[in-house]
Amino acid sequence: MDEEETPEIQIEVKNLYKVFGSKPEKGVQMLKEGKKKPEIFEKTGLTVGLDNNSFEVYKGEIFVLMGLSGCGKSTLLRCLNRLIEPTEGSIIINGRDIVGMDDEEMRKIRRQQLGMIFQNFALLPHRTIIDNVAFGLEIQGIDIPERHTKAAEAIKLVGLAGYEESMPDQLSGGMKQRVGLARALASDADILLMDEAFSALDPLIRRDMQDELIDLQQRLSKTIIFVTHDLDEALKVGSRIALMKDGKIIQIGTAEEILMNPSNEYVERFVADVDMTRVLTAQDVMKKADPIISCKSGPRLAARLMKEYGISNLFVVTQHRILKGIVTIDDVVEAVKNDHTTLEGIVTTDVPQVHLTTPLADIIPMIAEAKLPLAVMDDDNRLKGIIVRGSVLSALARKESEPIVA
Ligand SMILES: Nc1ncnc2c1ncn2[C@@H]1O[C@H](COP(=O)(O)OP(=O)(O)OP(=O)(O)O)[C@@H](O)[C@H]1O
Repeated sequence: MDEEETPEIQIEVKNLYKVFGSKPEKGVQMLKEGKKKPEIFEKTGLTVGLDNNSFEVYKGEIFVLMGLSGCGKSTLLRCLNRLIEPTEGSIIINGRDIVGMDDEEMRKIRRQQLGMIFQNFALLPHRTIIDNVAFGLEIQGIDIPERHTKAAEAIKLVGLAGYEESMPDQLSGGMKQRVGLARALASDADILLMDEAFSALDPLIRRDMQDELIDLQQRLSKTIIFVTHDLDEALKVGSRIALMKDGKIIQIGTAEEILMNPSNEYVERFVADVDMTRVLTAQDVMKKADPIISCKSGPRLAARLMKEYGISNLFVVTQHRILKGIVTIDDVVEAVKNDHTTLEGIVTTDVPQVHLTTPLADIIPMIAEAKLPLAVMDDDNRLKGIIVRGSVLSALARKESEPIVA
């Protein structure tokens, strides 16, 4: 796999608590003493919203908060822009703790850094689309020409060019949600908070919007915190997913990490019905292509490597790991017998290939038919790993796949 870059932290949440009701500090105290949400409610009438959560959100990722109804997703999201006041803890955004900031300063941060997109669109019914999109900019005191230019750009980005002068009630649900998205994009905020933003949409439109969001995020590099109770949606859009229960994040990881290594039985049950073949990709199931051989080497070295490693096929590459093809043991033995000095003439170039991101669902039929291992390629056509039948089976058995260092 490529070298991991250290991600830049955009939001850091430390020991965040939220308890609803009067004298909430009492609830926090009880949580610290190890009492649980139902017991605290029973004894005090206080409702635990968030129970000691600490996590980081990286710049440019889609960080999903997921869990069943009432687990605290919306509370956590709303604490991030202090639409809900945390009871205790800190929330550091772009290096500054927003807990304790005065109202004036907080409003400024909300306007400039935090865009919010709601499920119910929250559009102003008597304003045109462009004025809806420009609304946040208007509040910031930006003049009409500039805000209309920015709003028109955002409208174009979400695919609604031509609808600038329409009214909200002339638009379908999916289009309204695009307006909500455009509004958040127009504000230049580098963080978008999305609360069940697609949950009210028809399934097909919802899928389109998910694709659009992933695409926009890749183009604009916004940091997005996305709340959903839908596991498929979380797995699809999330760079990382935080799974919550009773006000607490119980696991954070990529879709693959959560599916392959659920941290406890609750997570395991939560993800039990997921179709792994749609989530795992070639890079999750491949193994290191080792050994490989340079196209400049001869059949004797090939024969020795194949014997040493007990393999009957060997991948042949250039010095930059560009795939040339594969040689089989029979051809190599024949070439040695005939005193050939190069592999020329015995390299089979017709090797089945997949990309690092090819889903397992597409790989399984290929592996069933293929006589040779599959070559896993990156964008530059370099060999990154290989897939044999066994690696697919062990991944599906949810065993840890081998570490990959191609
Ligand atoms: N204003 C409030 N007053 C009292 N309790 C609240 C308030 N808001 C939320 N809660 C409680 O906090 C807990 C977390 O609620 P929250 O709305 O954050 O959950 P959620 O995971 O977003 O659920 P849903 O998907 O149903 O919106 C729940 O027990 C809820 O009843």
